[in-house]
Amino acid sequence: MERAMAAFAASAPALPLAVAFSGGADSTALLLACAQRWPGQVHAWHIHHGLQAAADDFERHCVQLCQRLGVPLQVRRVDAQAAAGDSPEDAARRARYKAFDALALTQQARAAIKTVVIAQHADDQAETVLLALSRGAGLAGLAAMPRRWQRGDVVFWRPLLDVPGPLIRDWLRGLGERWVEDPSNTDERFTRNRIRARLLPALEAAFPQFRATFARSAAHAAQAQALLQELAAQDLALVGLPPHIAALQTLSPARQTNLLRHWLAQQGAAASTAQMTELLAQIAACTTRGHRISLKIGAGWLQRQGEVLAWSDSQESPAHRG
Ligand SMILES: Nc1ncnc2c1ncn2[C@@H]1O[C@H](COP(=O)(O)OP(=O)(O)OP(=O)(O)O)[C@@H](O)[C@H]1O
Repeated sequence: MERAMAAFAASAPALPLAVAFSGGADSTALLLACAQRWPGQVHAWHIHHGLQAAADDFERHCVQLCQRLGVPLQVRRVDAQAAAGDSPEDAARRARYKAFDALALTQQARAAIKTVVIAQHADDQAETVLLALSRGAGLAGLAAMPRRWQRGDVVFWRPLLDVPGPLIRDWLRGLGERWVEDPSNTDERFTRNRIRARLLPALEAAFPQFRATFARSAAHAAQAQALLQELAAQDLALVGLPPHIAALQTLSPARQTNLLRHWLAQQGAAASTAQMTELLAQIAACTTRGHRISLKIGAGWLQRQGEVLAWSDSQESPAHRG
């Protein structure tokens, strides 16, 4: 803990900062460590997820600890209903970041907060890598969680990303501090919880260094992904916006895929592996004026429009439109 906090302090985060404080072990530890290091400069933000029965216990713990530490606490209520096919955890995470954005806006004016710290640790990072593998993710997924990122004016940090989870709990126990256990963390219907309960103990036994080595692989993936983004931006400048089909055809299939994923992401769309394979085949086959392209990609449609590709987020097949 001390080493991680010293490394974070050495990166000179803008103060005052806000701790994303759930009331669980990790963010309780992060709040205590920050309040100790930067007295009077620390705020806490708690998002009350209306869905969980335990949400009131979390809030109570947050209020009590913040009172004891003299840390100003902002509580924001969100209603994170998961849409069909969406995991409740993902819905809660999205609602949380929206709430952080809103808090950042209101709190920036009042308290000038430009730094938010989140308490994910080395076990969370290893779980994220395994979760990405379990979904067949590409480099962007394998890159897992960044240590630092920016949203608008606010810089988010994960200062505990190198600290093993069990060490954080030992540190809290050593201080005689308590936390609230999230009952949904043991629900093995969620893949992440199965990874935590079954795979991490097996990895601990087989490769005790797994946290550090997985983190290194994630960092390699993040670096490679950054290069792919740069290449995609350069290639996109080359083939034009929207992408010119003849120019696309001069690129290798791997570069076409990279460019098309980048361009589609800008439109808010993501192609499955099968859709991308089909799209590449269609582009290769597009050698005559009359060759049509009309493919379902993500929640919309990708079509040939003269010399270029066009994406529309309409649910309806272009063939059925007038
Ligand atoms: N309800 C919340 N309010 C504020 N911040 C939250 C909330 N839930 C999660 N966070 C932040 O996001 C981080 C990751 O959340 P996640 O749900 O993965 O872990 P967690 O088990 O809640 O962690 P912790 O042990 O800190 O509770 C937390 O460590 C915390 O910093």
